[in-house]
Amino acid sequence: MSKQSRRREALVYHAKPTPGKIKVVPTKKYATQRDLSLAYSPGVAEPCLEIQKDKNNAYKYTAKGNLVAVISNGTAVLGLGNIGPEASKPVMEGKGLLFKIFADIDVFDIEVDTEDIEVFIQTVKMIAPTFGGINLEDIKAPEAFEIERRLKEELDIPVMHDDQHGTAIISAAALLNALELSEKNIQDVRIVVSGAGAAAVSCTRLYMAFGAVRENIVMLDSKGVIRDDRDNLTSQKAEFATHRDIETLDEAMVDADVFIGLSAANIVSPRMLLSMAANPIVFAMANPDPEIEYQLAVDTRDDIIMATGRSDHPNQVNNVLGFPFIFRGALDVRATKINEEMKMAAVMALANLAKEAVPEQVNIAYGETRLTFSKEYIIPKPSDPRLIAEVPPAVAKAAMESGVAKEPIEDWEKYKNTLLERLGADNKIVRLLINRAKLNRKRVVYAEADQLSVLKAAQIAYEDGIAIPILLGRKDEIERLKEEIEFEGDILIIDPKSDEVKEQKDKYAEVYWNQRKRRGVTLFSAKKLMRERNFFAAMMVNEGDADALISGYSQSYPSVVKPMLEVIGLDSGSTRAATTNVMMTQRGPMFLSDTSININPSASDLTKIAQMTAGVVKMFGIEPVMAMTSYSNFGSSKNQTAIKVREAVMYLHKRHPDLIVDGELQTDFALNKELLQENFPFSKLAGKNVNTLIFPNLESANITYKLLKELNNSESIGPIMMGMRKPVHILQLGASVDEIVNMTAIAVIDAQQKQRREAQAASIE
Ligand SMILES: NC(=O)C1=CN([C@@H]2O[C@H](COP(=O)(O)OP(=O)(O)OC[C@H]3O[C@@H](n4cnc5c(N)ncnc54)[C@H](OP(=O)(O)O)[C@@H]3O)[C@@H](O)[C@H]2O)C=CC1
Ligand SMILES: CC(=O)C(=O)O
Ligand SMILES: [Mg+2]
Repeated sequence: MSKQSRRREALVYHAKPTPGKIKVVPTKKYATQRDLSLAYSPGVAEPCLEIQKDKNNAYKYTAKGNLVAVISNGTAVLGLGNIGPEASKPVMEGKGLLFKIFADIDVFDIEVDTEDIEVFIQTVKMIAPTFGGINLEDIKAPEAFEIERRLKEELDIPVMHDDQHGTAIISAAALLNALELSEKNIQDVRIVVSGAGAAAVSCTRLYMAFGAVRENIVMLDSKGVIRDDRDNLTSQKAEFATHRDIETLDEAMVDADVFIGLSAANIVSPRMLLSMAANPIVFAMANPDPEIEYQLAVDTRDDIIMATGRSDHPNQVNNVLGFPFIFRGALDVRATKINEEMKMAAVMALANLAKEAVPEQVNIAYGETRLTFSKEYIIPKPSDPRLIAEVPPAVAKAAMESGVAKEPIEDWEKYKNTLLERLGADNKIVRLLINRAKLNRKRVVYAEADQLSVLKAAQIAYEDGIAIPILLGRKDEIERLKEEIEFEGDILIIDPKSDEVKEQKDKYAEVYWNQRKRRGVTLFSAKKLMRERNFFAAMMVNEGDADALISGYSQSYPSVVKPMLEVIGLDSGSTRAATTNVMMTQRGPMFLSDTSININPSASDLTKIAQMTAGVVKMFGIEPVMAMTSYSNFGSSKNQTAIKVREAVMYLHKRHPDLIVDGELQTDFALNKELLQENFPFSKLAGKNVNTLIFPNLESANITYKLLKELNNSESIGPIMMGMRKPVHILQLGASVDEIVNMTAIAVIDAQQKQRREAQAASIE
C-alpha cells in the first residue's frame, strides 16, 4: 500500500462512521421511569450521601475504581514532538482503546492546554477525585519528571507517566531476555542510549536497578553525547553524563553491546550497526518511525537482536505491553501508588512469560507457525491472553507486599478467573483469522468484482497479504472502479462473457457436460452456462485455476448455492452442506448453526451439523462447547421436534464422547451456567461457558442470528459454508466490506486446510 493510501485510510478510520475511537456507554438499566429515578434524582442522592460520609465509598458506588485518566499536554507526542493538546487527542484516545481491549479499564482522555508545570499539576489534582488512576502521557522532559514526582507525592491514587515507566518496564524485560539469549551480563555490557528525555532517562534508571553500570552507559540528546563537561545539563541528563572523550553517535556505537533508541527516526546507519560488538542488541523504539528500520537492521547484521516499537515486525517493545496490565493490578488492590516493587514485578512477569510455551491461539493470531523464546521472540505479544492473567497478579502481589494496597486480594485463583473473563469479546478473533490466512495466501476468485464493496474487499485482501484476488465481472467496470479506489497491482481480471477466455470456457463446459450429461445437460447448454459468473468461478475452483470462491453479494443465497452444489458438490464423507455464523457477543464469539441451508434437518443431519461446526470452532483456535437447542429441556417435551434433538445428542454422546455437547436445552439454560448447574448438574455443559448453539431448524437459527445482528449490533462472520468439496463461500446479500474481507480470510483458511488434507491423503496413498 502506498504511503498516500495508508494516510487516507488512517484518516477515514478516525473520521468514519463516528469521529474518534471511544464513547461512553451506560452500565445500568435506564428503560423505565423507575430506573431513571434511581439513576438520577431522587435515587442518586443516596450514594452521594454515603460518599460524603466516607470518600472510599466512591469506589463502591461510582465508576471511579475502574476509570483512568490518560492526560497529556501534547508536548512530546510519540516522536512527533510538541504538536499541542488537540493534536495529541488521537493518541490519547488510542491509549484509551488499548486500556479497554487489553485490560478492560475505562478511560477518559484529557488534553490540557498548558506548558506550565504548576498549572498542569493543579489541573490534574483538581480532577483527580473522578479517577482510580492517572496515566500521564506524552509530556516532554524535563517537565514530565517534576510533574510526575509532585503528583505521586500529592495524590493518593496510582500515578504513572507511561512514557517513562511503561516503556522502562517493557524494555527492561526485553533487555533481560535479549541479554540471556546473547549470553551477556547486564553488569558488563556497554549501552548507548539515544535520547535523554522522559522515556530514555527512566529506562536507563531501571536498567541500572537491574545491574547496568553507569560507567558503561553513554547517553545522547539532540546535541550529541552528554559529556560531563557540557554546560547547562538538566539534573537528569547530568545523572548519565560520561567522562569519555566522544561526541557523536558514530563514536559511541563502536563496540557497544546494546543500543536503546528513544529519540528520533532514522538516525542510526548500517555503518554504525556494523561497528557494534558481536551479537548486538538494538531496540529502536522511536514511534512511529524507529531510529533504524527493522529490515535494514536485520539485513545489515545477522547476529543482531532487533526490536522496534511497531507492531508490524517481530519484537514489539512498546509500552502497550505495560500500562494496561500495570494499572489493572494497581486498581484491583486499590494501590495508592505504583512503586519500584510493582514495576520490578511487572518486568519479571513479562520476561518470564516470553520463555513459556506459547499457546496455539497466539501463534495463530500473529500468523506464526511456532513462536518460541528466540531472537525473534524476546517479549510476549500484546494480545497474548496470558498477559492479563500473569502481569496484574504480579503487580497486585507486589503492591500488597510493599504495603500500598488498600484492598488486598485473598483468593488468587478467583482473581485470575475474573481477569480472564474481563477479556470478553473484542475482535481478537478477526485478527486471528486474518493472520492465519496471511500465513499462506491463496487465490480467491471474487465472482462479483464489478461491485464496489466486493472490489474494495479484494483490494484490502490483496494489500494486507490475505489473498491473491482474481476479479470476475465486467472488465471495463472493474478497471474503472479499480482506478477510482486506487487499487494498484497486477491482478487477473476475467469477464466470463468475453471471447478473450473462450478456450477456458470451452474447457470448463466440457468438464461440466461430462459431469452432468446424464442429467439433461447438453454441451451447448454447458457452454452457455459458462458465461455465467458463478458457474465460471466454480469451475475455476473445480479445475484448480483458483483456490477458493466468494460470491453472493448481489444475488439471493439460494440462487448462488445451487450452482455451487451442482459444480463443486459435497465433500467425500459429507452428506450435507450447512452454514455457521460467528456472532461477536458480549460474552465472546458465539457460533450458530445452521443459519442458511437445511430447512428442517433430521436427527442425523443435526449430528453432522454439530460435528462440522465443531471443526470450524476449532479452526478459530477455540474449544467447542456445544448446546443442542430446543424449546424443551432434557425430555421435558415429548414433541417430535424435541425428540429429534434428543436423538442427535444420544448419537453424539455414543459416537463422539470427546465432544462437549449436550441437550436438548432451552437457550437461557444453555447460556446461563449457574442456572444450568443448579437445575441440570448432570449435564456435560454444567459449569461451562457454551460457545456454540446448534438449532433444531433453519428458521430458529436464521431468526436468532439476524436478531442478534440487528438488535445487539453484533458483528458477524459468515455464513461459513461447511461440507463442500472445495472452498466455496457465499456472502449475505449486501454484505459490508469488512464482512467480505473476513469471509475472504475464512475462504483462504478453508483452502489451506483442504490442501493440507489432500496432501496428507496423497502421501498415505
Ligand atoms: N516504544 C515505546 O514504547 C515508546 C517510545 N517512545 C519514543 O521515544 C521517543 C522520545 O519520547 P519521550 O522520551 O517521551 O520524549 P521527550 O521529548 O521527553 O524526549 C525526547 C528526547 O529525544 C532527544 N532527541 C531528539 N532528537 C534526537 C536525535 N536526533 N538524537 C538523539 N536524541 C534526540 C531529545 O533531545 P533534547 O533533550 O536535546 O531535546 C530528548 O532528549 C519518541 O520517539 C517516542 O515515540 C516513547 C515512549 C514509549
Ligand atoms: C508508545 C508511546 O507511548 C510513545 O511512542 O510515545
Ligand atoms: Mg507515549
